[in-house]
Amino acid sequence: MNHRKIQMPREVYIGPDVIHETAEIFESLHLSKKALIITGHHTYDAGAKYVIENLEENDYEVDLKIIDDATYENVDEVEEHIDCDTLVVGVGGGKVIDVAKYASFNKDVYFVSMPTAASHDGIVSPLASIKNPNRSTSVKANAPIALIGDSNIIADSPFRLLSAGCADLISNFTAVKDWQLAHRLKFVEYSESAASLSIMSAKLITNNIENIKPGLEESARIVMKSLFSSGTAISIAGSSRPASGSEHMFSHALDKILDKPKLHGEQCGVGSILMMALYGADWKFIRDCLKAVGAPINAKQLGISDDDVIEALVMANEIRPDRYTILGDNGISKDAAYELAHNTEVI
Ligand SMILES: NC(=O)C1=CN([C@@H]2O[C@H](COP(=O)(O)OP(=O)(O)OC[C@H]3O[C@@H](n4cnc5c(N)ncnc54)[C@H](OP(=O)(O)O)[C@@H]3O)[C@@H](O)[C@H]2O)C=CC1
Ligand SMILES: O=C(CO)COP(=O)(O)O
Ligand SMILES: [Zn+2]
Repeated sequence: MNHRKIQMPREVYIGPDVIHETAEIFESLHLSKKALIITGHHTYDAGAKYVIENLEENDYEVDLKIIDDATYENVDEVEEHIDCDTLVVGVGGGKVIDVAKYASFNKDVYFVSMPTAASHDGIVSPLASIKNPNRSTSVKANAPIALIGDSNIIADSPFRLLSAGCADLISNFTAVKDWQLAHRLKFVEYSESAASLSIMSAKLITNNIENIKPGLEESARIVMKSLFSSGTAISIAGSSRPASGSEHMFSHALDKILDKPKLHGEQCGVGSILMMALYGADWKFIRDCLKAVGAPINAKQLGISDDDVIEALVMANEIRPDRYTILGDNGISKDAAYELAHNTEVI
């Protein structure tokens, strides 16, 4: 095959109280009336219980599975609840969405993405990040058949989650730089439209920074729309390249080092300050934007040690040897990592 399939959701709903229209939306899409809801302990209360209430009122058969992490064990358990006529509905943060996305892909059934937080750009992407001790980067799955993002629920979620989503988007600036570098040096496949969409998604945040505030439905809507377009850039590229470069490798390295990793977007944001400085480009702009959306800008705010930063920087290029970035083929030495982190006031 010499053409690439671009997967997109068929319908996208982002707006206040849209969660209470779940059954109506499913019916308009002619989806199965047998729904499996995947959710988390907090997101059951934040969103899933309203989805269940709405579906049961409309005569749906509803099964529920609560998960605590995006592991292969949890994917296997979820798959045991899926028949050929099950509609899988992920109501929660990134881990819940990824487990629902991957299990539905393995069982070849439809999946609906219902994020309860605007914390990451996997809400519509055809990729899932399922963790095991050897791998934390994303794997191929299917895009959701529909995205239903209730901006009131997202506005009511902890502000830290919205900040993390903004940081995941701001990190697109370094991801695209890495992609362009890899295209120039290694002739990796590059898509101008995916790269432009990724940068536009980040700019939707940085050009609207004064509108990102806690508890505001409008802020939640802006971030959701940006995450949607960033996820679409991933779909167009057929890889996470437009939204994941060396700064994400730094975050994946932290996932390995830390017993309890911090929020994905927060780690990527700090990584983006460091990698922008490695490019000799305007890292203070990245830092100012992160600060303005309330995301961490240094090790202390991230809640990790200076040594964790150095170790993650040195380990980063080993995370994904097939993805060329500013870290080059051999990565960065410990002394250079210290200089970089010190000069950018990350440590
Ligand atoms: N597939 C892809 O393309 C991408 C995947 N990712 C992946 O997504 C994950 C990160 O997602 P992220 O959302 O940051 O992390 P989590 O899914 O771990 O969510 C963080 C926390 O927020 C809670 N939460 C979510 N919504 C609400 C709410 N409305 N009210 C109260 N608490 C809430 C969750 O609750 P609970 O305990 O109930 O789950 C959880 O405790 C990573 O694993 C990352 O690799 C990131 C980017 C792209
Ligand atoms: O987090 C992502 C995009 O924001 C997905 O990236 P990875 O492919 O690095 O897991
Ligand atoms: Zn990310």
